[in-house]
Amino acid sequence: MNSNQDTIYAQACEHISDFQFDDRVAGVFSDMIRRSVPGYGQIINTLGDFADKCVTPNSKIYDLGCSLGAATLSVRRRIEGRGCEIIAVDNSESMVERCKQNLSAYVSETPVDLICADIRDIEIQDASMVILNFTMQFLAPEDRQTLIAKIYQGLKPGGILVLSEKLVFEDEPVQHLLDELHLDFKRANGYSELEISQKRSSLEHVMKPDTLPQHQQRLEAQGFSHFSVWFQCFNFASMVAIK
Ligand SMILES: C[S@@+](CC[C@H](N)C(=O)[O-])C[C@H]1O[C@@H](n2cnc3c(N)ncnc32)[C@H](O)[C@@H]1O
Ligand SMILES: O=C(O)C(=O)C[C@]1(C(=O)O)C=C[C@@H](O)C=C1
Repeated sequence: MNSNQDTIYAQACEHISDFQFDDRVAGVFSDMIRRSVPGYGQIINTLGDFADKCVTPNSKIYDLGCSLGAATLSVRRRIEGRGCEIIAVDNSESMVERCKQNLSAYVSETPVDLICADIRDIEIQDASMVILNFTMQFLAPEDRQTLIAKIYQGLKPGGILVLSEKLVFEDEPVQHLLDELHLDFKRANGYSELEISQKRSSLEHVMKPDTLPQHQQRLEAQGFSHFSVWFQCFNFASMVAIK
């Protein structure tokens, strides 16, 4: 996977435009997400462990908002020989183009159907695993329940949804403390105060994180009766829900 350094917000801009997964972001995304999301590498690796345990023969795996294909690659190498198909979806052409190249760099007998589309428009069926790795936070809040409903309906009994998201907290001191620790993580990874504040402005209208209780309620309202947070570092968490 490419390792171009993210310097997108390094120069002062007069007007900060809304964050987009365009060609510039796609070109540095691997570096950006690793330096921005604590635990990202561990979450990607562990998606493979979940797949090994939960993916059933001849079922489908959906990677929704697949970006450069990191989650798909982690899962694919753990499910060879099971007759499965992975459906990887992203609506950024630049991401999909690069994802295609990344996937083709490894030999595999598991087909990946890589689709450039809005995840709100695709069908989900016969799934034993659905992955939303830091994608739902970019969907309009009013569209999230419908997406979860579609995922629930498309999962086989015993199938899993792995949902990773940035979180916000109703408790103000907790929000402040975990946010500060996240900013320190970014500083330690070489981002300047300017980069941090300009990126924050660009994400403000685009990325709308929920609280953990909001996630849990949304999943339970849909019928998921087994739910746990399996990873959390500061204000980033990954959850698993079992049908
Ligand atoms: C933070 S990235 C996801 C990272 C990726 N899952 C990973 O693990 O490396 C969010 C991705 O979701 C995609 N995305 C956002 N909204 C989408 C939508 N409505 N339909 C399809 N893809 C979407 C973006 O283009 C972007 O590539
Ligand atoms: O919250 C931040 O500061 C982030 O940069 C987070 C985040 C994410 O959670 O997806 C936002 C945009 C990029 O995709 C990479 C990381």
